[in-house]
Amino acid sequence: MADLKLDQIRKSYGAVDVLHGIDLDVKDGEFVVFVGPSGCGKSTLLRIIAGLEDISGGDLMIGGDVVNNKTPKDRGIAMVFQSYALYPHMTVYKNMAFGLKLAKTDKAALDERVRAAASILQLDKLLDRRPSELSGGQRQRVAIGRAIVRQPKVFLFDEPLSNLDAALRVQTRIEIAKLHQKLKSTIIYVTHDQIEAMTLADKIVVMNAGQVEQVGSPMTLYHHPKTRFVAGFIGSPSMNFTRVKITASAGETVTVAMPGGATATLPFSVPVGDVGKEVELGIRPEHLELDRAGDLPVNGEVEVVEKLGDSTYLYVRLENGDRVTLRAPGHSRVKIGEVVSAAADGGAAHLFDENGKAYHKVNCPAEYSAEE
Ligand SMILES: Nc1ncnc2c1ncn2[C@@H]1O[C@H](COP(=O)(O)OP(=O)(O)OP(=O)(O)O)[C@@H](O)[C@H]1O
Repeated sequence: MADLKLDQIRKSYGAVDVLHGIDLDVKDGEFVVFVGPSGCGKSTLLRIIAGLEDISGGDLMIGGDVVNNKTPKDRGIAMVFQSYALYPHMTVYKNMAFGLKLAKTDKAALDERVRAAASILQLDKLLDRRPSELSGGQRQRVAIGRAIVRQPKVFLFDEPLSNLDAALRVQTRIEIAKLHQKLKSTIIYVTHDQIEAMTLADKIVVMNAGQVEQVGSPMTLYHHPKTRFVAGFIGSPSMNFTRVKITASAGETVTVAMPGGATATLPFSVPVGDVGKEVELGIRPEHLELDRAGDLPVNGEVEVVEKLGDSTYLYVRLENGDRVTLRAPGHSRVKIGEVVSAAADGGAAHLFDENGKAYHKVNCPAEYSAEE
């Protein structure tokens, strides 16, 4: 079994605390992706799991055994780095076989494993080349192949695609997804890329300043962020936020005063004690639709237009100076300087208290929910 359990994992460098007690369960065969802003501790946590960094506190268990003091090679883990870390003077075959040779693996078994991995990764015809004779994507496949031949219990990937150009990223991302389907191995993957996280993960771990902010399926994080931080981090372009004042709470609805003075009644359960408080309202760009009425109307002047082909992003300055992003259809003809109006359903909104914690949305409509 290759399940992992992290129990109150802490890491300090001298007096600097970097990880503040991480709890996490990873099931056998699960694809888990770590995301979070630069410096939040993603790579440190991955390196701790790999055994490349000492643990300052807490326990790390793999397959039920505490492995805190085990060396990297005794943990049954293989790591694939952003930099590939291939030996330049060795052929693809030798690069892939190197770890097995060191482990004194029988020659026939070694050959079989290298050729099987090469076949999975379509490297069969490149086995005699050196890394300098390969493209970036091919080099990354060799790095993955080197991990596969070791038949690890767990694969760790540290931003494996970030050195590739856009087209190769997509192609290699799809290969990694297929690899996971085929090998059914446990994978832990660090990335900055929203699309990689959303498309590859069974479970995303959002980290913030050395702590876990929320763990959930991509759709759960997207539709039901527990905090303002997660709401702002997941989704691209980011969710729009504006400050509103709670003016009334009636069990399953809350009334808020919008920046321009208009009021909106929204399906949230808010404690009566919070009436009078200033809180934050969030709405995703794709939920603001041009030229229609709705619970949450906005009007403003278009400052920037970004045409992506399938959709167009409009960056709009509202009368009160707030800025919102809207997603319009790809064929939209809206121009810079034009005044536009748009609206969203109240059911699409998110509401966060003064500590950034999400209020509970009542009877969340299916189109804004992660329920299948
Ligand atoms: N060897 C070290 N000594 C001191 N501080 C360190 C060391 N390694 C990392 N840190 C600090 O630990 C924090 C977490 O770093 P880490 O590399 O894990 O972040 P990250 O989330 O992977 O960031 P990025 O997305 O930029 O790669 C950072 O503040 C970093 O400066």
